[in-house]
Amino acid sequence: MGRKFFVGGNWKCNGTGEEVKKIVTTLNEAEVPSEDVVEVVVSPPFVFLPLVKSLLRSDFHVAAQNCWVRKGGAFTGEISAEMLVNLSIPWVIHGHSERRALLSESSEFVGDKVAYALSQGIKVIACVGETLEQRESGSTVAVVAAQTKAIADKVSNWDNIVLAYEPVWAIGTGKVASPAQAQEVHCELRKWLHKNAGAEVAASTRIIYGGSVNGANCKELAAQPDVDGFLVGGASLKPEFIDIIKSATVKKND
Ligand SMILES: O=C(CO)COP(=O)(O)O
Repeated sequence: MGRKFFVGGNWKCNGTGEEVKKIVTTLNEAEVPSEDVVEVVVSPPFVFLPLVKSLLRSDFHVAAQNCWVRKGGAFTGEISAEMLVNLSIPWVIHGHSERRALLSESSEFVGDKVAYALSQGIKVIACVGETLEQRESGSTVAVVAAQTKAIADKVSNWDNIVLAYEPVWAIGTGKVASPAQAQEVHCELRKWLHKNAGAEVAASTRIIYGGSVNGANCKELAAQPDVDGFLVGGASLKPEFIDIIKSATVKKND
């Protein structure tokens, strides 16, 4: 089965060239578990992708934060999957709640984007997650299942997808999901995959958690059986990202 621990750093719309170089230097100098134990992927803004790719240690990888839903062309302001391939960018993030909420990306659109990126050979970190209102009304599982279904409807092979559970109320708020809350939703997502995509997909797909993960709370979250890693926002810009990468060893020891 072997779900390798996955730690993604989503830098969002942050950083100057100088700041980016500083973060990369910190990452390059860090002593972390080997690539056999943890897969590390950082996602700078588009304009810094070539710079980060050229400077970053070879055991860490880069992701774009978005790409266009179909082949490139007359789509002002967009970046195509073909361009990412051209730059040898192996990963892309799709379905982030900030894009769903602020740019009105529907679940169907996200499904199409995931499918197109995969068709071009790009691996996808696909995000799902409920709002506070949805959680309080008891519809968390229904919401994340519907978002996952919109992806599953367009995709038959899950080998190159990492599913990120990111409750909207935990993103950038400092309000982290408790380990039990994260485990519960991850377990439900795995059950959903089992029922709808098969036992093998459920057993092998990594389901990572995102939302106010930091150096202090990562170990307890990582210890949950269905938490296969993290997608980190704010803390991925700071040296504590190294501690989060190291939390992969929690899995190694059990
Ligand atoms: O949105 C996130 C990662 O994609 C999480 O952001 P924070 O870690 O800043 O809460």
